[in-house]
Amino acid sequence: CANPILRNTNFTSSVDLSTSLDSSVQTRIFKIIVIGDSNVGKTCLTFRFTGGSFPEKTEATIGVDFREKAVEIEGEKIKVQVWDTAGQERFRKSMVEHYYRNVHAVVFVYDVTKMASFQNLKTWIQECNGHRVSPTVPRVLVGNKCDLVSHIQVPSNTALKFADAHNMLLFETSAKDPKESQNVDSIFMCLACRLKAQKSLLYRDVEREDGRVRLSQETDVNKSNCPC
Ligand SMILES: Nc1nc2c(ncn2[C@@H]2O[C@H](COP(=O)(O)OP(=O)(O)OP(=O)(O)O)[C@@H](O)[C@H]2O)c(=O)[nH]1
Ligand SMILES: [Mg+2]
Repeated sequence: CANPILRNTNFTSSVDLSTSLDSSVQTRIFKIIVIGDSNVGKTCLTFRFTGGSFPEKTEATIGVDFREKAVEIEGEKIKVQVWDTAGQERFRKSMVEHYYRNVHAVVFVYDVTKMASFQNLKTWIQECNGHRVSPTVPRVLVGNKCDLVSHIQVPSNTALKFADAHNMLLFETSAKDPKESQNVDSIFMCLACRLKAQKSLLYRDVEREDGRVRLSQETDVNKSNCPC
């Protein structure tokens, strides 16, 4: 691997995309990045979606961990490739360009028990915009750690206003609470569903780079028929 801090800790399936591309050229891969302050629970959320459980112990993500989950939407098999990014500046600075390159959707995460993580969303959105991510790339907002009911600092209506102002859907959930697992799944499934509806997201300019695959995209949100 050319970059020593690009780690692959895929839990559910092989992430050898060059192999999967050869054997199944028709499988679309949706790259979804998960962004936000350190400690908000990005790793736990992505683990919950791809692995179906809450990790007992996590360490600060270094660079990126990417995980995949194969899903089926309206009869089409799709690979959701989730990029669990590092929240700490020192662990992410050399990777930022990779995060945003050819991204299909963005998940912004804050911690409902930590107001600073909500206030910092502005900075994360600025970073995203600064990397020429098209406004047609769907974005969602996730307030995590809702199980810590007595510690909530970010009121739902404040978060909702912010989400509306930035044209994002809001999910308030918990990676920890097993009763919320469907809600966590729906974050990623909703995005996959929207991306699937963007019929022009095709297999163009497939390139290989460091063993990974890049897909370029043309999008037309007006054609979206996503139920959410
Ligand atoms: N109570 C509760 N704790 C959570 C939840 N999600 C994550 N945590 C805890 O929050 C801490 C940080 O979780 P991570 O998923 O590692 O945070 P991160 O956003 O990936 O952090 P970086 O990798 O440094 O960017 C860990 O101690 C988790 O156990 C949740 O939904 N509820
Ligand atoms: Mg992490």
